[in-house]
Amino acid sequence: MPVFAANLTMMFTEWSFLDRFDAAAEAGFSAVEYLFPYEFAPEQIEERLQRNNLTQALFNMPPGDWAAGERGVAALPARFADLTAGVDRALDYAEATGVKRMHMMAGIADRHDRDARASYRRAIDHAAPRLAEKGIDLLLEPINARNMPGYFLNSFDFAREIIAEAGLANLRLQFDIYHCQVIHGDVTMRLRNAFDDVGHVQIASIPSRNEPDGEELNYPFLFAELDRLGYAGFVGCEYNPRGKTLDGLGWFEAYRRS
Ligand SMILES: O=C(O)C(=O)[C@H](O)CO
Ligand SMILES: [Mg+2]
Repeated sequence: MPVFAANLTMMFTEWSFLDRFDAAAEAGFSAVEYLFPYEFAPEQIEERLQRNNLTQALFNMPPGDWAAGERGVAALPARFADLTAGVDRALDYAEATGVKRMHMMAGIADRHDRDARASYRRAIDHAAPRLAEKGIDLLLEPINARNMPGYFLNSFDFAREIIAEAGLANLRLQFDIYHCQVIHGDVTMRLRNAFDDVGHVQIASIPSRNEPDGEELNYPFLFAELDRLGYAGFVGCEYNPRGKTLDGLGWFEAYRRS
């Protein structure tokens, strides 16, 4: 049975960010993920994880100026200094939280641009060994163009080519089922074919990106498929609740850890 991680960036927004850890644990989650912890001191995050006996499943490295529209810097040749500083900062939070996988966002760039591809590979070659020293996986996530127009890594095939070319044991695929369905469809077969690369899974309904309990995909089938495949990682609940978070957790009843 999958272990679900509440995404505290999108869920439990009725609470302040730090109080979301308590609310998620109270709701029965044993793990959490979020986009960015950097507004808070590492110790503040660590304290909430420990207080609630939560596992930190994932977070993202610093993405550049998110408010200004930046969505990562790894594929931006002029931003390598920001990339390396971001890796160092993320590792400080990794030490405090015990996270074992981090997502490095690529940025808004043309994936066919040679300089962008070279910059992305340079960023991977810089980040992966530093994370490997701490036993941490470096995750690459394809993101669909509807949600993130112009994003560099916008294909699961492209992401897997990059992972294969790099040949780094801790370079893994962040398999967001929502993005896979929007970009490609054929989710079950893509999950099966990519399974050896998968370092993290995320879920949401398609097309509304709400609770995984309706619309296009049969998530109970996909959760059973993850079990059949022997997936031992986390499933990040990266969805926008339709209403109050707690009112939308009916789907979770069958999977809640007692
Ligand atoms: O957009 C997503 O699906 C993600 O998981 C990124 O980490 C944040 O945009
Ligand atoms: Mg995602």
